[in-house]
Amino acid sequence: MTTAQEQTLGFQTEVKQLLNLMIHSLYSNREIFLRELISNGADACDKLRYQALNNDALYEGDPELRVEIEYDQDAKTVTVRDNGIGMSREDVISNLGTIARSGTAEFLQQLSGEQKKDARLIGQFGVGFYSGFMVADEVVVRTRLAGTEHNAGVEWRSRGEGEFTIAEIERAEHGTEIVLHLKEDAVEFADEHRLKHLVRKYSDHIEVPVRMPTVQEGEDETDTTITWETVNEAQALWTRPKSEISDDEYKAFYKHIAHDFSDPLTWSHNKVEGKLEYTSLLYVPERAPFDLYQREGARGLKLYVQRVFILDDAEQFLPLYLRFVKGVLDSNDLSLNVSRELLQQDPQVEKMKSALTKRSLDMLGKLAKDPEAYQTFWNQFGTVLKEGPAEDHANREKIAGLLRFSTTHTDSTTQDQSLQDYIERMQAQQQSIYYIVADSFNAARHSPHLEIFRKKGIEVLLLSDRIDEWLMTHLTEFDGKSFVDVAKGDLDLGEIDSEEEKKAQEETAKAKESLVARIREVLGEDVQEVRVTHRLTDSPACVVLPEHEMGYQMRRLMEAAGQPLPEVKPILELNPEHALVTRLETTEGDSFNDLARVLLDQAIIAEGGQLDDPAAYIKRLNTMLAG
Ligand SMILES: Nc1ncnc2c1ncn2[C@@H]1O[C@H](COP(=O)(O)OP(=O)(O)OP(=O)(O)O)[C@@H](O)[C@H]1O
Repeated sequence: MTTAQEQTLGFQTEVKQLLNLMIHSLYSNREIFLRELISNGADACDKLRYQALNNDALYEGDPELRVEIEYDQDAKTVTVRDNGIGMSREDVISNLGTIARSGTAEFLQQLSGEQKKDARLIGQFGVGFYSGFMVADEVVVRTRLAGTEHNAGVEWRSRGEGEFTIAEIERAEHGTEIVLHLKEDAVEFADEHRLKHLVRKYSDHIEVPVRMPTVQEGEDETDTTITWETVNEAQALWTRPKSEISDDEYKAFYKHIAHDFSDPLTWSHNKVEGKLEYTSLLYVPERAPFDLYQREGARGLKLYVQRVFILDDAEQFLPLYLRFVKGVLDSNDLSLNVSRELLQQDPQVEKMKSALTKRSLDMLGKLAKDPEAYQTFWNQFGTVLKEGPAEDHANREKIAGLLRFSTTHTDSTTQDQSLQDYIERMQAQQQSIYYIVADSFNAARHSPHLEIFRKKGIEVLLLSDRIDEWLMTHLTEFDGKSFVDVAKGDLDLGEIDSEEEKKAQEETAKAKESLVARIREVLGEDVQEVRVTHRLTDSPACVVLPEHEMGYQMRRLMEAAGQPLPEVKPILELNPEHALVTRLETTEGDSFNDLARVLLDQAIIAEGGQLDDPAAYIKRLNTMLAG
């Protein structure tokens, strides 16, 4: 029914792009439209139940929440209906015409041809409702917000081609009805067996009953009775005993709550009794959402109190560094009137948070026993977990055990070595865990600082993620071993160096005293100190920072973020065995000056640093090459 109030509006650009992708790319997956529409209907029922806690009238005398599915082979339609919360005109326009997640447009634009065909990538947008257009060439939505007048109904229609019309209608029932006018090649869905099969496949675990009608013919044709049969199991999955839930059910439930098209990597289902009583079902996704690093990206658990849905994305129950964990928390201790604001003040919440944090870390610990699955997790979420030691001191050691690194043992960019692995390979006299931080994997791997370590066969962690230096400032120890940055401070290999080696080093240092003093004079204010070192075997020189100084990587990050920092002068260390250093000893005047400066500049470049005056460096180098 249309009225004078009918209005035609355009979809937001993102919606157009997404519709286009879905219709053309997700063809083989298109049966999931039913799952998505049932999922939305069930969510709408959950929302009504919550609001009706304080206002029974919202049920409008129909408190039996449900989703209904009907089909009509002649009209080629499938209808999904719920008696949930419904939508106002404004809700319809914003929910069924836009996608609110920020960054969506940019993300969609960046997708490559192959990625565009990947249902799992596209699925992360909560494309839910729009998936109807995979099977329908016209979708009609009729809805009314529970508790409003009958004339506050809204009809939304679209052919999925850039615009939709919206009109006011009379609607006696609250809730939402979605009619899909099937495409010619999708009429197969207007079929009882097909629909029932799909409901059981995808929506068994949803607490709200999903019903379908059975029509019984009476004596004459007009005398038919309709009985409604509940097709799904209709019991909230997490309330059932673990032993009775199959992996497929856990996976299907994950897709419902996480709006994800991929299976989860792992899950943990627990019922806790005692002082606190709650059930949690936590999942680790297989793939990171595109907005994992955006502040406003969705995170948190779906919160229920005594099986009543309270809110989505309750972020109070897990720390930020576990923001990739999805799931459900059903508490018996919180009040049904709890709100986001009240959660922040409730002391019970803090206790649950700490318990759920442990559970999540244990779940990851278990996952780590399957190295391949854990690698998938690490590649997606490792850099998020690296925020852990700074955020959660109490669990630092546990988190550290879950970290994975590139190291000189494998020399591979794949971060797959644990600290435990490292410790098992440590040399007999080795006391510390050595690491280097650089801007890129190659800069770390080829750093001159590693030369002595490679020579002596001592393993070094190769760190090059942006967060790594920040991580290492919060990670001082693991399993009683301290962490040592090989590019900072005086290199002391402790007991690994023999007495003779130490003596020889001291003697060399003495022998080079005058050379060191000459260089120091030439370089002046540009360095903090000059000294000979035994950490180099191939390179002539390297720069190091004082032990407690902020590292180069963090400096560059902070400077890029516009944070002014006091200048720090490097310490120049020379390899006394190197031919260029030996040559310095017999060089005078300008040549000495040039060579000393070139060595300093090269050391800075090898560190990934920027030269203050690169042209001067090149000029000097060319003079030397020409000479
Ligand atoms: N049957 C329904 N009843 C009431 N509201 C609905 C219904 N279907 C959709 N909506 C509203 O439209 C919004 C958009 O739905 P859509 O399926 O596109 O995404 P979504 O399922 O909400 O995704 P996400 O859950 O990731 O936010 C929903 O969040 C909800 O507010």
